[in-house]
Amino acid sequence: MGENRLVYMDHAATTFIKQEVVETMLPFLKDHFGNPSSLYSIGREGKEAVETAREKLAKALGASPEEIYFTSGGTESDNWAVKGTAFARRKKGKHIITIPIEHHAVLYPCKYLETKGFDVTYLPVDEYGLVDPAELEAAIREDTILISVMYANNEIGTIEPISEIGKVAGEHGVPFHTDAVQAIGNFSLDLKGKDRDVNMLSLSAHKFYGPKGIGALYIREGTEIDSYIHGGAQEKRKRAGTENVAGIAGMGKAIELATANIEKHAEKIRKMRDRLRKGIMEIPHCRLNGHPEKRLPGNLNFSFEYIEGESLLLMLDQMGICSSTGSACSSGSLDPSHVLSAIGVPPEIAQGSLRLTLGDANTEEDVDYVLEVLPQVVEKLRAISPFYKPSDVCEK
Ligand SMILES: Cc1ncc(COP(=O)(O)O)c(C=O)c1O
Ligand code: FES
Repeated sequence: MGENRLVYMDHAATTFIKQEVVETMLPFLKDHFGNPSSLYSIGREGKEAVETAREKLAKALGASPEEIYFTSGGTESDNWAVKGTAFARRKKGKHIITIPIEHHAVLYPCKYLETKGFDVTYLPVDEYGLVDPAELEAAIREDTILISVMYANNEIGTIEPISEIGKVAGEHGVPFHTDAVQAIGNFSLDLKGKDRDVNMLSLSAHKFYGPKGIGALYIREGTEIDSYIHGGAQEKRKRAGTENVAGIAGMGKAIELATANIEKHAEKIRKMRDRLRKGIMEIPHCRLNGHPEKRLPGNLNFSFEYIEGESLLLMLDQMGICSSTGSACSSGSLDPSHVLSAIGVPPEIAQGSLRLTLGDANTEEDVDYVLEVLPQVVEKLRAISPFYKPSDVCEK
């Protein structure tokens, strides 16, 4: 069992690139290599590809093409939204509200801004990772210049009440940024409709079957924000640098595919995920982290008591299962996940966490395989744990 099999259950870390996306990108890596700012035809072809992709993104988000700015990915988009807004609005105030379970691409810019005289409230979330919009409203001050709350969490999958948060922000005239990196392809967004209170939104192509190193920031018209990268006149002088034409073209195709059949796609993933969840919950001393229902369709995050997550991960890898203990970017760190700490998971239990994120690479056979392998691996690791007594009571 095992050796030749590959079960990829880490779609929250990154996704494979769809064939249609690769095909859309290839001409711009080969023949159409011109600089989109050049006036001759191979440059114009690049420019056209960039603008076509911008239109596709706008259509998928319910935005106008002029409100889409290409970046190098989710991290840059988050940095730009947070720092760009803070610096543009510093005369109006110095207070920012965010939550402690944000991705580090939001949290660390906030920490940096604290060193520059800004004041940041890290609004506590509940045991599932949810923000209470009433508490958020109570935290708004006269000098609040930005609210940044993610659409859905990358580790525990919890979906935040974005409409309510946006409404509160809008009523108080505070710009609202949301990191929607994990949400695209799982939810329909409508920035002119139900999501009209969002002022800025980050996305990243490699989470929806597009290439890595390309993303976008949606900036609602009229939002006060400083330019982020200074140099050439690209992206209306707001984000300088020769465009990543192939990446942009690929992202355009990827978002078109990701939003074509959103409901059907999410339902298929959710069904597989729920069967996996049910089977895993039968393992003793296992608890689900994150909200039981308000979670991303592909996300599962468990803590297995008496086990060390890294060992679990390595043993699963030997069996051909790709998973993670938390976020991919923090996997080199031995600190317990900041997300699990913030929702009150004790450090010794957080150590035994496993994130499985399902997506288009998975089949029902993959679920069967994980359900066959995981209980055995957990049992093996517990058998060598000095702390484990099989008679212990199971905590669900
Ligand atoms: C919620 C969230 N925000 C931001 C990022 C960073 O995106 P990128 O890898 O494109 O820089 C990620 C990627 O893991 C993410 O999950
Ligand atoms: S890849 Fe998800 S946290 Fe970085």
